[in-house]
Amino acid sequence: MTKLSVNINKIATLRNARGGDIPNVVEAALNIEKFGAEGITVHPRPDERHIRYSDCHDLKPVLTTEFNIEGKPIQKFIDLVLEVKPAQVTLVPDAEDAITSNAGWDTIKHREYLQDVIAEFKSNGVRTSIFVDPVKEMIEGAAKTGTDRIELYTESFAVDYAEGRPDSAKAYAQCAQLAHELGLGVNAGHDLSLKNLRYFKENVPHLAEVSIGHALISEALYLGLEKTIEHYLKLLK
Ligand SMILES: CC(=O)[C@@H](O)[C@H](O)COP(=O)(O)O
Ligand SMILES: NCC(=O)COP(=O)(O)O
Repeated sequence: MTKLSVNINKIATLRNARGGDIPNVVEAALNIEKFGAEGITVHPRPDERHIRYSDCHDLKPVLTTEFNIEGKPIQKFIDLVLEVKPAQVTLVPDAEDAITSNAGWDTIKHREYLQDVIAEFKSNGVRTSIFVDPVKEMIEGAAKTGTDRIELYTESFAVDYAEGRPDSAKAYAQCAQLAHELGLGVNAGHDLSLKNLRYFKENVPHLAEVSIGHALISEALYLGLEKTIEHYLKLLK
């Protein structure tokens, strides 16, 4: 079964817009869990444009589903994850000024660096996942880092699907199968939506978890958060 982890970055974007605490990020996360989500994902970026480091400390003690913290493993981020100890950390190679995540790790070039960081998280009981493009050599490189899982970076699938070219899902399916054979768990995320998720789920095997935020929160503006999450859960069954 593929778990739905809702990324609540954009709840924090709205909260920060007025400098206050509405919508409250913790309240939103607890409602999202009540509506059936099987995880909460946050991505505290170095500039804290949306999720703040303090949000991670506030969320951890009250969440009852899996907490996944995503980010580039700069020292401040590593320290945060070791303090909070979420169920999972997802390492993303983002530039500090990136408008959003826009690439997976070069797991060959950065193997030793990733090995060290992953070993530190695993020795502290945090499951690790690394953000990768659907390229077989990167999957093979990921297996050599010691990571528990990979997260397939799905933006290129989402773009292709929207342009009537769903065939790019084949590369994801091949990479998911290879990862599974190499003993890696398979997560996926970025730009997944109600429009493209069914096709992705039906054509890509071994999906343990999808993390979805931007589209889900946007769709909830029209459908409501509970109904939107209900739709996603049905697509993943
Ligand atoms: C790694 C990933 O795909 C998500 O964390 C995505 O980057 C969301 O980040 P933003 O909400 O800042 O766009
Ligand atoms: N890891 C992907 C994620 O958490 C959410 O990405 P998006 O749905 O906001 O593009």
